[in-house]
Formats: sequence, structure tokens, C-alpha cells
Amino acid sequence: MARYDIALIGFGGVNRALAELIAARGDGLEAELGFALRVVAITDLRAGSLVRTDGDGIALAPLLAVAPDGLDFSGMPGGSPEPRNEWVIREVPADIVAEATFTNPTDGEPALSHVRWAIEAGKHVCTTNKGPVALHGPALKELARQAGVSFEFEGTVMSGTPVLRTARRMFGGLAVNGFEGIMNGTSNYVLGRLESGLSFADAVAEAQTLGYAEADPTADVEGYDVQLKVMILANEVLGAELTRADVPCTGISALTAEDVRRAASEGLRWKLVGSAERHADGTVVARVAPVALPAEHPLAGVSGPTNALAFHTDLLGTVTVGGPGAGRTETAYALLSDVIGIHHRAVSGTGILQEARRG
Ligand SMILES: NC(=O)C1=CN([C@@H]2O[C@H](COP(=O)(O)OP(=O)(O)OC[C@H]3O[C@@H](n4cnc5c(N)ncnc54)[C@H](OP(=O)(O)O)[C@@H]3O)[C@@H](O)[C@H]2O)C=CC1
Ligand SMILES: N[C@@H](CC=O)C(=O)O
Repeated sequence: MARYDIALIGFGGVNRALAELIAARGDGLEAELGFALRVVAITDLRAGSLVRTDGDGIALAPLLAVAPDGLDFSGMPGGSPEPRNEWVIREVPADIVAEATFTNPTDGEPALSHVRWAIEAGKHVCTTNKGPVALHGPALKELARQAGVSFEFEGTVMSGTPVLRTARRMFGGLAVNGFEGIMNGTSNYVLGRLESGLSFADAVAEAQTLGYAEADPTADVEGYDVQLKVMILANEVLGAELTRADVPCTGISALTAEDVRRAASEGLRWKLVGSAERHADGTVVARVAPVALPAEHPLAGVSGPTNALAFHTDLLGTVTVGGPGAGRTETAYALLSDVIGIHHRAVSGTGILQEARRG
């Protein structure tokens, strides 16, 4: 049985949910997936860092019993009050680094450095962080290729819903010429709550409590989060090389509750839509903007934190993938699916896994 030692960078909603998943389903994962997961390091801005590479690694249940705000690694064996990210990523003997710090839409830091350090140290990386992937994806993929490690980021678009894998692996033989969709759980949730009579501020606060929103929800309501997702998808699926400047972006903050309710009474639903289309000359034109969709539009019925993406293909016409677009557990599943991808590559002998150790 292979065992992968994993280091969690950032211990907020998503990586904590991954730890919960590992703690709750560890034995089941071994039986079902053919590998065990052992958490050997955790770093977090507030809690500090914790490293245990002996025995079963870090005992997760006692950590998870502490409320996030009260977690402090400094008094624990192997603990320190500082996150010590670079040292942990480079020096602690882990097979996989799971990066889930906040998304920075401007330069991708500090996650960009976290991903680079891991690849340079010969470790596989999975991340839900959109910054490094949208802003530096091609360079990081090349770095990972040269280092012989995996760089996985399924959770960066539509959380745990396997939209990137579907587009990459299931669309063989099809030409994808464009896509449009609802790609932000928070804004979609907020628009729905406005329709129900809530204020904008209260609806955003609910989305924060439910774990959908970014650490700074400006990215959700101003559309920057969707802008990054459009870049990731267009670069992955349409072979584009979009920068933020290539994706004009308007969010939902200018919409009032009254606008949304009036539209609903007229049979229209406001949705924040991200899209990209390849033109005949090969250029890719992308945008993010709120649109008042007629009730019969396929995206109009997509509600709450659910997202949906319609891919426009040559042989199948439009293929739509729908599912959760945000959520702690749903996004932790994306990280697990990345680890499964790393494992499959190891056992299928594509040769990019460090030696899988025996538990
Ligand atoms: N939640 C979701 O539904 C989804 C999230 N994502 C992405 O996943 C990532 C994590 O999301 P989520 O868990 O919800 O966010 P959280 O804000 O809950 O967690 C991020 C954690 O990282 C910590 N952190 C910030 N900077 C550092 C640093 N330099 N070193 C160590 N730890 C750091 C934060 O500490 P502190 O709180 O003290 O700042 C916090 O505990 C984000 O990039 C987000 O965009 C992607 C898809 C869906
Ligand atoms: N804040 C984002 C989380 C997932 O990327 C969202 O609401 O969709």
C-alpha cells in the first residue's frame, strides 16, 4: 500500500476540511483508493507551524477539536508560533504539498512562492489557489515538468466539481471553441438572497459564514475571482495565454437589491457570467459581466453556490457541467481528487512520482 505524506499550507476552511476528510475516512480511503495519507506538517498564518514526521504523523482529531480561532501550534511538540512556510515546504520530507492560503488576484503571492518552493524541492503540489495558476500557470507547469512532479489545481475552477479534468480528459477529439458559465458561488448565492429580500451586506455575510467567500469578498462581488477562473479555463481548454488585462471585468456590486427583485418580477434573473470564445483568427475574447438572463436560459436556474459551465464544441454542440462552485468540504474534495490523480500517474508508471513509501 502506498502512503503519501502531505504538508498543508494554510489551515483555513479548505485545508481544515481536507484534514477532517482524512481523519474521518482515512481507512476507507486506503481500502477504496489504494493509498494512505499521513499529514506531516501544517502551517498557518495565525496558528504557526506544526511538524510530526514520526509514527502516524500529526494527530488530527485533537487539532480539529479546537475552534479555528483558538488554534495555536506553538506549545505543541514540533510546533512553532511562526508559519515557517519556506522551511516546511523545502525541508520537511513530504511527498505532496497542499496549498490553500488566500488567493491574491494581483501577483499570486504568497501562494506563488509556496508552489515554486515545493516544485523546486521535488514535491508534488495541489492547490485550490487561483492566483498562481491564473497568473503564472504555464511557467509553473513547465517548472513541474522539468522537476518531474505534478502540479494539480482542479479546485481552482468550480471547487470540487471536476470541470478541468472533464474538459481535459473527456473532450478528446472535440474542438472546444468557447465556454460561458456561472463560476462564483458567492455572487450567485448573494444574487439569490437579494431576490429573497435580503440586503447585499447581509447576503455577503451569509456567504462568508458558509465558507463560500474569499478572505476578502471584494474579489467575489467585483468579479476578479471569475476573471481568474476564466483565465485558467481559457488557458487550459482553449490554449489561450490571457492576462487579467485581456478579460474585462464587471462584478455585481453595482446591482441593487431593487434591480434584482424588479428583474425577477419581469421573469429575468441576474447572473454573473464569465465567458471566452475563440474567433476564426485564433484570438480568444473573454469577459466577466452581470447579465439579466431570461428564465428559459439554461444558466438562469442555477442557484445558490451551485455553478455551471457550458462548453461550446464542434461535434457535440453545447456540453454543460454543473455542481458545487464553492464550499469548504467540496473544495477539500478537489484536493483529494488531485492526490488521486497523482497516485494514478504513479501506478500507471508515467514516472513522475517520487518513490511511494510503504506505510
Ligand atoms: N472556500 C471555497 O469555497 C474555495 C476556496 N478556494 C481557494 O482556496 C484557498 C483557501 O480557501 P479557504 O480555506 O476558504 O480560505 P481561508 O481564508 O478560510 O483559509 C486560508 C488560510 O490560509 C492562512 N494563510 C494566509 N496567508 C498565509 C501564509 N502566508 N502562510 C500560512 N497560512 C496563511 C489564513 O490565515 P489567516 O486566517 O490568519 O489569514 C487562513 O487560515 C483560497 O485561495 C481560495 O480562493 C477555491 C475554491 C473554493
Ligand atoms: N469565493 C469563491 C470560492 C471558490 O472559488 C466562490 O465563491 O466561488
